[in-house]
Amino acid sequence: MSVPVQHVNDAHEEYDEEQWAREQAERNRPDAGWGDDISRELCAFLASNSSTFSCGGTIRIVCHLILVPPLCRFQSANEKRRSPKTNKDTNTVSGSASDTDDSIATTTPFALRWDSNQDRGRKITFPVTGENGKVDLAALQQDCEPASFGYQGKDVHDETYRKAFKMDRSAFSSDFCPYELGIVNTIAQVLLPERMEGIFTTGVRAELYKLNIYSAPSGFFKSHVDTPRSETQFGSLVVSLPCHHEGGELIVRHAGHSVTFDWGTTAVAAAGLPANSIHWAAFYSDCEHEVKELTAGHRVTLTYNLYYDLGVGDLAAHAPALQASSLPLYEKVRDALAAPTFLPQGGILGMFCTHAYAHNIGSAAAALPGVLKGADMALYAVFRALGLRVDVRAVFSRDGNCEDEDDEDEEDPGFNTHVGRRLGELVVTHTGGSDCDGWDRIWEQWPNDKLTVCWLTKPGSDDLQQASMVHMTYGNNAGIGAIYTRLATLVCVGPSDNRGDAPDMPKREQAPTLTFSPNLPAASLAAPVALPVLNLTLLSNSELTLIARS
Ligand SMILES: O=C(O)CCC(=O)C(=O)O
Ligand SMILES: [Fe+2]
Repeated sequence: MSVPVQHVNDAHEEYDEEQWAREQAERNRPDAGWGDDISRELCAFLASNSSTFSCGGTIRIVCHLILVPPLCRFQSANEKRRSPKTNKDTNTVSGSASDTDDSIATTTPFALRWDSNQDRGRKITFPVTGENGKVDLAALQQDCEPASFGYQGKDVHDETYRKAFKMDRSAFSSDFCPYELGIVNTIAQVLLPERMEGIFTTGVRAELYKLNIYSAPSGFFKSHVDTPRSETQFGSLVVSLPCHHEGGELIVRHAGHSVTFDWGTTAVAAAGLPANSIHWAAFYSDCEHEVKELTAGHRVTLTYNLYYDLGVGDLAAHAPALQASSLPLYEKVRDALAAPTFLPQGGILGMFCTHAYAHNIGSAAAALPGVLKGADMALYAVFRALGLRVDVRAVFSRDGNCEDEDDEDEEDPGFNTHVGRRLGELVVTHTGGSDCDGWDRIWEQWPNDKLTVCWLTKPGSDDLQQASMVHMTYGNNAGIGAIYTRLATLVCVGPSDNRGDAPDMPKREQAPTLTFSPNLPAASLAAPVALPVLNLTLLSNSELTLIARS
């Protein structure tokens, strides 16, 4: 198994977690594996939430690349996984990586081209080898400028703080791509905060920042924290290009812990990693880090700013890259809306979602409509692109195959659908009714509007339903019933002479996270769970937002 060349130093004395770990150890029997220093240290480290402030990896360079489909790569990497070895002399964790070890990502040599001060343009190939390589590297360094650093909002050049050369991204280009090599996806999986500014984050954007060269003797960068370029930046990525050097360790610190990435030729060999490889490290923006002094050669790096982004599954509502008019559905809907015979008086169009979404679970519902998939996403995007008001709602349709408990409604005989005002909640009510009585009272407990919806699709399989309200039933025996709803896309369409002048659909409200009805003690929330007739799987998910009403 390939493990980044790194040393982990823990300095956790000042943390409460240490105290907690000690107490845990005392409480547990020594024969249960507790009470020893290593368990205690591990325990404190995990409790400090610092186990993933940085990550890194290695990419081997081979002359001829055999392309392996990603799934096969995953399988073979797992099959061939070996136990890491600990090198007692260097205190590093390493894996052995022979040329056939496909648990290490692989790429072919790559080029970097730049605007030269001497010629019109020059090129260097990585790995840098031989005399020609040395000449190219010297030329690259000559075309770089002394590197500055940000201090109190200004760019400062001070060789007692940073001694390096840099080239701005506009002056060079390369066929090295951190996306292609899986680096960006790996960072997304390991480092990406689940939420920033209350928004769910599912993707990472790596923006190339600079090329840096640290050279022996005495190239270094003292301890610092990178300046975030925007509110969405969450970290930095450093990629070390294959070029002989010694020293220049990158040390990243966070909350009393530190990780050292040593990409020098000797350290890489000692760790059993292939020579002439690409190494990378990524870390959070609030991590202090430094580059130790170079003792030999040149350390050439590319630095990237890491931003959180919307990834696959979160694009529907904000997909500037998707042109809705490219979807086959677009023209069909546009033509329908242009036809005077289509909904001449206007109305609310409804289409049941065809994929399952946990629309009664707070956190999952909060991601809607952003996480709509397939046809559901296409519909949403097309109607929005055509300028209509669109929303996704939990619905109980009397035209669908939902149980038809309700008879005529005297006040609103045309209505065919209960449209929930909120998503992400499960109402639990003590209100009940019998087969033919009390349904109005029950429905009042679930905030909804009775609307007339022109359904364009059928409800689909029962699996797409979810309980939105649990209520009492009365009859010969008291029991518990549930109202199941489906998620649907609803679109407000104006009359044929002015499609924009759409009928009102009450706006969706924010679901409260937890509501207790004033006369319902908190403990009674547990009551429905205890009742034998209730489908327990329905309530056992702790994420469900229970809205208790009496
Ligand atoms: O080259 C490195 O390892 C880190 C460089 C760095 O910290 C920076 O450019 O801000
Ligand atoms: Fe930095």
